[in-house]
Amino acid sequence: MKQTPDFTKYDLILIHGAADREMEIASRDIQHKAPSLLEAAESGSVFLSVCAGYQLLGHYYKPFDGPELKGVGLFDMYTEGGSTRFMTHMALECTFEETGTKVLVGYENHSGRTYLGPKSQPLGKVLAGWGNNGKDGVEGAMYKNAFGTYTHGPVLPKNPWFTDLLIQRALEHRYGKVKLLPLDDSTENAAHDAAQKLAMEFKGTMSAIEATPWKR
Ligand SMILES: NC(=O)CC[C@H](N)C(=O)O
Repeated sequence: MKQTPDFTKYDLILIHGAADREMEIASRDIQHKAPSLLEAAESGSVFLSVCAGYQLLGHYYKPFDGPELKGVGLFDMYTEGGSTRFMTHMALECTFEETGTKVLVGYENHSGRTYLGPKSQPLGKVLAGWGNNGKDGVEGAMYKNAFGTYTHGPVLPKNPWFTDLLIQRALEHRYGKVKLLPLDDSTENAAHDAAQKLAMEFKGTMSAIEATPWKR
């Protein structure tokens, strides 16, 4: 707490999700880490931030009925909690130079509605699910090699193409251009395809339950 490593020395930084109570503590602590996190993002370190971690990399997260929690401002975006939770299987269409157009799958579970500003690009286009806010048809955010997303469920093993992209970019951050040798991804790809099928089956029948009330 109240300390920071030098994040520019890291090639791959993972920031996970959490409930609002933990986010309040993390929001205070992350202010000490913000300058180094911003420097690392500028230098091309790879970030994967999921759900609460994604929200805290924006300008702020305001829980439904709760106080505004300051973020890092790495992504040009803000998040405001709604009275319902978005919980469903999700599929996105993403395009990267290295991979071409691919489908990212996962499970979303959030009450926050995220709105991107002009300096953030979305991670993908929603094929099924709610995405950033249930309205604008996009999901996640990107800035340089920093990625934010609501897809947990879990995002890395179910999307081997995306995991490889993060590993490749992290290695390139340290060593320059690299090419990964192919591994047998058949089990992971079967999990991916099963998740994509579920997302498509749930499309249009998504449920949103009530948000948990704010309490300290
Ligand atoms: N699963 C999460 O990390 C979600 C937490 C988040 N604050 C929300 O929108 O509900």
